[in-house]
Amino acid sequence: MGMLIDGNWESGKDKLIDDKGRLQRPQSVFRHWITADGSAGPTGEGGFKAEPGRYHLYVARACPWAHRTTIFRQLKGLQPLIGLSVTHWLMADEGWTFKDAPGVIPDPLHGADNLWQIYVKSEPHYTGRVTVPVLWDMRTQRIVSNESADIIRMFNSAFDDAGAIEGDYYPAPLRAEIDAVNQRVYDGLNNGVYKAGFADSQAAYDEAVTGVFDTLDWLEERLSASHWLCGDTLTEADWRLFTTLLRFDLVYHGHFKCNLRRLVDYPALWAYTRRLYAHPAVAPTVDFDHIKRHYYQSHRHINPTGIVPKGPEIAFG
Ligand SMILES: N[C@@H](CCC(=O)N[C@@H](CS)C(=O)NCC(=O)O)C(=O)O
Repeated sequence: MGMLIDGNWESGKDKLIDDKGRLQRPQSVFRHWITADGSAGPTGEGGFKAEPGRYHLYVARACPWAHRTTIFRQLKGLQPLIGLSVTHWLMADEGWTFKDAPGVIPDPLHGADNLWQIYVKSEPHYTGRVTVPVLWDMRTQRIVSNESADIIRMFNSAFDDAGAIEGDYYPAPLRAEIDAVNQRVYDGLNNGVYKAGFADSQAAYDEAVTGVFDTLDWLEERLSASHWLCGDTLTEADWRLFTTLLRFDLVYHGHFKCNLRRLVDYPALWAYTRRLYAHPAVAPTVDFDHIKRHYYQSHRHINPTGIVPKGPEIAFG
């Protein structure tokens, strides 16, 4: 791993673990919003109007946070409006790169070799982590946002009069419920698996893994009684959960030691994951090879040999 310090890439820097061995995920830094008319969004500055061909999205197929954004790009039919680049699966000393490999889509705008170069183009003295996803504005030559939770909200509605297809995954009457579910799923599961996997002490791991399975148990109960997380309406909350569930048995169960139970051991959750997987927006966004290689080869402090396990065999389809 590494990070940018005053615009310079420094490999080996890792400030994510606190003195109790717990992962502390930093807040995203770029928090502007694309809006239909260019007015300011909930955070950041205005001036980012929804216009076809103006924005570009950088993702890693492995990353569950970035995966939300590519699903929303598909759901809303934004592929012709917003360009896409895909990094190499390996995140090592140089951070995310665009090294040539199957599934990689290079950077057409700057010909960047590394994702950090895009951060520096936006912010020459940037200090902080270089994460995916990144939403880039070609007009102002700046990063609009590197926060997936915000990017999916923009994609959900900002382009509705600029060529997006129909669909509202954050409908007003359900917002309070969606927000509450999101919070619990984020703390216990989306981020919980990372807290378990990156824990540097037994106590930190124990706490995190307990939270992971408490959350899965709670979700199993909820989904035994309802089709989607918020009743009969498929919402943002489902998609935010899905990208973690998809990776659960493949990497979190083994690599992150979340192994009390497997996802396939939860009948309602497993059926729900397969229902979401069957949605036509999903297939173009999934690369199992990138997912497995990324986790097992990038986190050498957890898996020093970098060996990628053959299994498990999972029938999503
Ligand atoms: N809050 C961010 C988190 C994104 C994130 O942590 N992405 C990971 C990949 S899964 C990353 O790029 N990590 C690189 C690093 O921390 O140096 C979001 O949801 O957009």
